[in-house]
Amino acid sequence: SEYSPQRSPPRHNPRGGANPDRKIASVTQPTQLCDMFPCGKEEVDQAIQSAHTAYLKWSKMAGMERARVMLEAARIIRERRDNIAKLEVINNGKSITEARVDIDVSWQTLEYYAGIAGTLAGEHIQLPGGSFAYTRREALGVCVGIGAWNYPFQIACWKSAPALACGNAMVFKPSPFTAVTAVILAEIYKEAGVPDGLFNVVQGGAETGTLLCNHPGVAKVSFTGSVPTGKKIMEMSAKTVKQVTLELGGKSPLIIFKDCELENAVRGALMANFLTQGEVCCNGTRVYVQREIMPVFLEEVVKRTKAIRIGDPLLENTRMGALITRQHLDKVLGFVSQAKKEGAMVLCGGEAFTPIEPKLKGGYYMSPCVLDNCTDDMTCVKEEIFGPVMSVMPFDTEEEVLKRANNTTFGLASGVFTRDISRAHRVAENLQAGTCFINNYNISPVEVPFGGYKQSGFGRENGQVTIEYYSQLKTVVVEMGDVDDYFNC
Ligand SMILES: NC(=O)C1=CN([C@@H]2O[C@H](COP(=O)(O)OP(=O)(O)OC[C@H]3O[C@@H](n4cnc5c(N)ncnc54)[C@H](O)[C@@H]3O)[C@@H](O)[C@H]2O)C=CC1
Ligand SMILES: C[N+](C)(C)CCCC(=O)O
Repeated sequence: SEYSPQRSPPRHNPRGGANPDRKIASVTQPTQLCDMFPCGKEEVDQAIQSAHTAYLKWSKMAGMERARVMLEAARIIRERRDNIAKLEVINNGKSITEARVDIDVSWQTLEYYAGIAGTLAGEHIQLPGGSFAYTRREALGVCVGIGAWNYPFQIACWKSAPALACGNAMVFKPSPFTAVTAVILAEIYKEAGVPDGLFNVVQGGAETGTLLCNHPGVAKVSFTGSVPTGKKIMEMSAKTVKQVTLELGGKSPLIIFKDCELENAVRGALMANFLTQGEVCCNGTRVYVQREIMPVFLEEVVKRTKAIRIGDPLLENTRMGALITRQHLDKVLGFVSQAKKEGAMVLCGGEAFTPIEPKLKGGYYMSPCVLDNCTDDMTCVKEEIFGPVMSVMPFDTEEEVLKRANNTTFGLASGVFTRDISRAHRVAENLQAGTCFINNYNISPVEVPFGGYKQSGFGRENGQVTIEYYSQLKTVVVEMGDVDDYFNC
C-alpha cells in the first residue's frame, strides 16, 4: 500500500507499529500488510534514548560475544529467507529471484561483520624511557541509518551490521514507500539476543528524518538516497558535527570497446541497467559503445531487452516487476518523452505496460527501454532517471570516451568491457568513480568496499574499511618515568 501521512494520525510507537498479528508466511497477496505511523519528536527521542541505553551495554561486551549474537541473527535471516524475500517483493515490486539475492547478501553482511567484530584492536607504540602509547578502537554511540526504497532490507543490513559489530546502536528509518522489512530485521535482531533498543526502527518521511539528523544524541548518520536529500543531511549533521556517510545517486558510464567479448558486454549492459526495474544507484546508464561494433551491439541488446519478462514479481520466471509508485513511473516515462523531444530514438520499450493478469491491472509496470542517437548534452544522459532506461552513445577513441565519461558531477560507479588487459586497468585508473567493474557490472560482494566519488557521496559501505566509518580511535599515552620539571627549573 502507498504511504499516506495524512491517512493515519501519529501515535506513540517507536518501533514503527507493525501489526503484531501479521505472519510473514501467509503474505501472498499484494494487499495492505499493516498500518505504519510516522514517528514524531516524542517517538524519535524515545528511540534514541533506548538505543543509547542499549549501546552502553553492547559496547562493553567482547567483540566475540557481539559476533555470536550477530551470527544467530544471520542464521535466522537465512532460515526465513524465502518469506522475507516474498515480503520484500510486496514491499518494493522487484522480482522474487532478485529479492532472494538481496536477502542472501543481507545475511552474508551480518556474517562478514560478525567475523570482524572479534578482530577489532588498536596498536601499541613504544616511546623513549619505557613509556608507551596504545590506541583503542571504540564505538561512536547511537548511529542513525536512513534508507532508500530500492533495497529496503539489504540497506538496513549494510548499515546495521558494521554499526553493531563495532559496538554501536542504530536507529533506522526506512523509506516510507517500503516501511515493512526493516521492522522484520528489528524483530530478528531481538530474537537473536541483542539488548532491547539496540536496533530501533522509526517510521516516517522527511520530517522524521530531520528530527533524527538534528538530534544531539546521535553520533553519526549513514544515508542512502538522492543527492539533494544527501546535501540536506550533511547540512543538518554539521550543526552538531555528526559523522556522515552518504551513498547517493549516479549516472555511471559503461564503456564497451570493440575488442570486447560481445556476448558478455551485452549481458553486462542489461545487468547495468535493468536490475530492480532500473532503480539502482550504481547503474551504468550511459553506455558508450565503440563505433565499429555499434550496429551489432544494438541489435543484440534490443533483442534481449525485448525478451525480458515483465509481470507478476512473485512468479519465478519474471525478470522485471513494478516500479515503486505511480508518481515515479510517470517521472521515468516523462524522461523517455523528453529524450524523444531532444532527438533520441526509442529502439524498444519506454511505455507503460499492463500485464494480462487482471490482479496486476493498475500496477506500475513499464517496458525496459533502449535509447539510440543520444548525445552527452541530453537530459536522459545527464540526469539520474532511476528507471529501466539505457542511453547508448558511440565513441571513437579511449582518450575521448574517458573525457566524456568523467564529464559529470556524479561518480558512483563505472564499467569497462575489453579483452585488452592493459587498457582495462588504464581505464579503471582514469575513471572518476568509487567503483569500476571490468568485464561485468553490478556485482557487489560484502567483502568489497562500495561508495562514491564527487557528488555521489563519501564514506564506504561493505569491506573492512567500513569499520573505520563506524568507530573512532582513542590514543592512550602512558608515562613510565617522572614528569619533567619544566616550569620550575
Ligand atoms: N541513488 C539512490 O540510491 C537513490 C536515488 N533516489 C532518487 O531520488 C528520487 C526521489 O526518491 P526519494 O525516495 O524521495 O529519495 P530521498 O533521497 O528523498 O529519500 C531517501 C530517504 O531519505 C528520507 N528523507 C527525505 N528527505 C529527508 C530529509 N530532509 N531529512 C532526512 N531524511 C529525509 C526519506 O524518507 C527516505 O528514507 C528518486 O526518484 C530517485 O531518482 C531515490 C532512492 C535511492
Ligand atoms: C546490489 N546492487 C549492487 C545492485 C545495488 C546496491 C546499491 C543500491 O542501493 O542501489
